[in-house]
Amino acid sequence: MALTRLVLTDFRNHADAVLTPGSGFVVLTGDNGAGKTNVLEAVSLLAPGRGLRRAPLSEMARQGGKGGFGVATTLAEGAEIGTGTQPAAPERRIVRINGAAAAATTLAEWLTILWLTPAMDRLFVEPASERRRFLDRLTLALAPGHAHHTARYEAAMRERNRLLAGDEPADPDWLTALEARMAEHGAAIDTARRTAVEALADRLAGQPEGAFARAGLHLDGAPAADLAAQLRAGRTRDAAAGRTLAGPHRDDLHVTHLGKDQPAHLCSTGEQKALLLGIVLAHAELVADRTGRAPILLLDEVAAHLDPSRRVALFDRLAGRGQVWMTGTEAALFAGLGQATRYAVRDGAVVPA
Ligand SMILES: Nc1ncnc2c1ncn2[C@@H]1O[C@H](COP(=O)(O)OP(=O)(O)OP(=O)(O)O)[C@@H](O)[C@H]1O
Repeated sequence: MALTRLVLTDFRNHADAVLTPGSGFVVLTGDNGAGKTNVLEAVSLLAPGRGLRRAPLSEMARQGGKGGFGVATTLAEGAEIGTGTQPAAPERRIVRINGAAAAATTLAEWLTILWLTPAMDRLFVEPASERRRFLDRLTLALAPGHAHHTARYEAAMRERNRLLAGDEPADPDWLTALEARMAEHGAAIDTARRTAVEALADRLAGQPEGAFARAGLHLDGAPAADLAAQLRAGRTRDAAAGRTLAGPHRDDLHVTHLGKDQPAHLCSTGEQKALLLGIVLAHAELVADRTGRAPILLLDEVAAHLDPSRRVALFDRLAGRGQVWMTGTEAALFAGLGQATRYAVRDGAVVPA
């Protein structure tokens, strides 16, 4: 799985950038603020969801541009995928696959994209919602239908919360229908997450101690059995709380450092980064083995934060394992990489280096 061409139009500080990456390493170097992360963010929008910054779409359209933005790509397999917005509807995401309009959730059938950014350094100490999002990306790579189930589940839950918060008593039949929908999609979410966590935990446990810490993984949350009944029984409580207090949207991914037998949130900052990188690398390998297609990896400023021996270990481990996009302020960081497509990014211009 690889992008062979990427065109950014009015995306953040890129007015018109065209990249033609190879199928292996893609390196973007440039000064702070040049637009490197913006390129990775554009690639991340080729997956379901809001991309690696989770920013509002209207923020992504270039200031001084025409109002909308476009990110278009050609896959190695030949498919054409595009996403973006129109000036008249800056918060409405448009997705086109081979020329036809498509739902963003279907992007998962074409591309698996995983990312690691400096903003994720504190994933283990952040609220559970951040880890759930991370878990859902890991799960999506193994179960492309997962995005559909999470989108449906969340839509039904939003509607239920709205009904329960209304001044008028909510229609009980409508609530029952929404709760049945949440139970149906909730069960699919639960199964997909548990299957993904189990497979990844097994893989991590079976790996030798190496340059990156091994994580133990556990899904914290009640199995979604009887969710419809739980929701029905919890209507008064949820109305008082103003939100739904049971269901897979409350799950958490519990991570431990296997070598130290310690919860991840108690580990040092460097250990937490190493754990996260270890999870992402093991996951990418698992996905490649399971699906026969290595995911696209976006590693923002990851190389710069590793000591030289770990950097070499990272490059060795990723070589020949699909398209891996990496950023850094200095080209020298990537000198040991061997074959790569290299770009210099300067004030929104992306030029071959
Ligand atoms: N909608 C927008 N229109 C124009 N420019 C934007 C827009 N959104 C962000 N930018 C600009 O993009 C730049 C940041 O780009 P980016 O985060 O990709 O930098 P970077 O090369 O990754 O830098 P660093 O090395 O500091 O992480 C900033 O200068 C910011 O002002």
